[in-house]
Amino acid sequence: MTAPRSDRRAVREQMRARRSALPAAQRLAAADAVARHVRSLDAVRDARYLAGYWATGGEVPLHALLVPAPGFVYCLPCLTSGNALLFAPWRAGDALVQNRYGIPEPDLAPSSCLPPDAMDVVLVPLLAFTTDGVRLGAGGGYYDRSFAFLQAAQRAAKPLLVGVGYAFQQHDGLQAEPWDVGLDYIATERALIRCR
Ligand SMILES: Nc1nc2c(c(=O)[nH]1)N(C=O)[C@@H](CNc1ccc(C(=O)N[C@@H](CCC(=O)O)C(=O)O)cc1)CN2
Ligand SMILES: Nc1ncnc2c1ncn2[C@@H]1O[C@H](COP(=O)(O)OP(=O)(O)OP(=O)(O)O)[C@@H](O)[C@H]1O
Repeated sequence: MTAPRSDRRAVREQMRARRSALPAAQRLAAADAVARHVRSLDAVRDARYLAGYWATGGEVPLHALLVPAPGFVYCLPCLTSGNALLFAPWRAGDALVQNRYGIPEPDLAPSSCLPPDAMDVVLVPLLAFTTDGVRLGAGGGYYDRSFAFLQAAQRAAKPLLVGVGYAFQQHDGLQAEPWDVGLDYIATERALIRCR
């Protein structure tokens, strides 16, 4: 069964509401489990640059990945004028500014940020997913635009895209749009799912 396109909006709203309503204890437990799953990936053990996100609106927090100090450079997404993403190295205590959605991002000039293809692993926030790697995001198309180069016939060797969310965000009816960039893995509090 496939959901019509108009359902994307309804699914976003429903998932947003459900995620915001989660008790803090459940979010923190999910954060620990997700960190364990993410750390178990060889690509994460070998990563030099790993992109996360600043969790908002009930997203799975990623702080547990930073303690103890990881072997990779942790980066956060920054919106560009072209509606794509650059990635800025960030450590606890570094300055942040709010982007147009009120999400904190590092206070760095674009010239100090790294392009998407410099990342080895990207932890991708999502609102809904299918186990074969279709992702419904916040609706701006930022991740799809930034990682469109992975759509080429011969998929680039990196970065590895790992969607992060709660198990309840699985929505099997989700239909891939032509521009959707597929996820390699999905980490939830319950499982590490290999998508392909
Ligand atoms: N923590 C976090 N950081 C992130 C993302 C994310 O999903 N989570 N992004 C992932 O791309 C990018 C920001 N993209 C965003 C895109 C849209 C909206 C948003 O709230 N849009 C509309 C509602 C859209 C709709 O429902 O149709 C709004 O302004 O209300 C927020 C962030 C980069 N940083
Ligand atoms: N590679 C691309 N080039 C140009 N426009 C794109 C590209 N990818 C996506 N878009 C545009 O972005 C819009 C939003 O796409 P979509 O609904 O899939 O966002 P999303 O993946 O949920 O959002 P986000 O990545 O911000 O979380 C679409 O209308 C689409 O036209």
